[in-house]
Amino acid sequence: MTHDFEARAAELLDAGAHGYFAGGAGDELTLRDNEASWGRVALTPRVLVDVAHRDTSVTLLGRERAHPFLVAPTAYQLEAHQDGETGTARAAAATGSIMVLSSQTTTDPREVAAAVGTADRWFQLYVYRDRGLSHDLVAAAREGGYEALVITVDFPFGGRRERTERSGFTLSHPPFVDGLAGPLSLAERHAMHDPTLTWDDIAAFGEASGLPVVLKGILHPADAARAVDAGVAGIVVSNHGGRQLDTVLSGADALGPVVEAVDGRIDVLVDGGIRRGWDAAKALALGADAVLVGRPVLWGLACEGAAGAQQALEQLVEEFDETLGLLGCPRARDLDGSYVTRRPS
Ligand SMILES: Cc1cc2nc3c(=O)[nH]c(=O)nc-3n(C[C@H](O)[C@H](O)[C@H](O)COP(=O)(O)O)c2cc1C
Ligand SMILES: CC(C)CC(=O)C(=O)O
Repeated sequence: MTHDFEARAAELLDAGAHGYFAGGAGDELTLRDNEASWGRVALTPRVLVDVAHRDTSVTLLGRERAHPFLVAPTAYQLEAHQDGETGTARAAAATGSIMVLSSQTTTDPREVAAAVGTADRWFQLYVYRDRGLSHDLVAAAREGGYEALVITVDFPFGGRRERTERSGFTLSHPPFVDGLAGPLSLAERHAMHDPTLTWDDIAAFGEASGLPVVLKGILHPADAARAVDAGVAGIVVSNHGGRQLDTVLSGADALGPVVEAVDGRIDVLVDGGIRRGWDAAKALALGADAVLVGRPVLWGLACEGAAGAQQALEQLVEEFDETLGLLGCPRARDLDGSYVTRRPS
């Protein structure tokens, strides 16, 4: 069970690594609200619908996918377990989930790719002050056959992460970029990010990579509309797992207005606090095309390596399938606003 993994990971990991993975920014109000806000959306089932056969598939970036779950990009996975990013990629491949590999991977993107053959994989890009470094990452991703570039746009610099500061977390496995940039402290790592990044820079990375671009970290409907104008293939409605600016809107609460602004013109994904299959059903009912899951996969990885990450993903997919049945909506593609309502407070 994913909640069991979460509790066990807290015991297994040393305090520094656990604080880094679990923590959020500031007083962690947004971190907590990410989970709580899915609870404020109530499901409204229909009955006497034939749900003997259910279809969890969705279409994303023009391709049919078995279900709507992606593995969110999370840094430093070798700090969670020796299986690291390769283990997560194997878990994603075994469950038909798209793995999004972080720019701060502790395993070479090409090595991760080689472990999973033709399985779907996307690459998350941080744009660094040293643009050459980011272009080198893109080149490694291209060599590794990654199919989309997820550019994270909510990280001009690191948020105020007091848990991580207090614990004095240090890395024992050098990230892949260190081979390109040299060894750095966590604070120096945050300072690598380019705070001058603007809309004008996005197209260059799309063109240089030849890959479809997805912008990750959008909360405002006006930015969502701007992303459509910028010609990207999709956006991820995200507050970075509550790790950047505390008290910002949760993904669940930001989603509706963003979906309205995008009006079906590009794909909309959402993350933050998705812990159960029914949370994903709510996201799709509110207009998302797919969801990303961060910490639940990390907890599975920390406890049991690739097998644990796989179990976490399998549980989410199973719960999603059951939700379609109990909701009286056997096809994921048919989920719409009629299946959800705001829970009366
Ligand atoms: C430990 C950790 C590391 C992360 N590293 C990255 C990263 O390297 N790049 C990125 O775009 N997002 C990163 N994120 C944010 C996730 O991709 C995602 O937005 C968030 O974790 C989703 O929320 P959830 O953990 O509640 O599912 C990280 C999140 C966590 C918890
Ligand atoms: C090193 C960080 C930039 C990785 C990250 O995105 C995070 O910790 O949230």
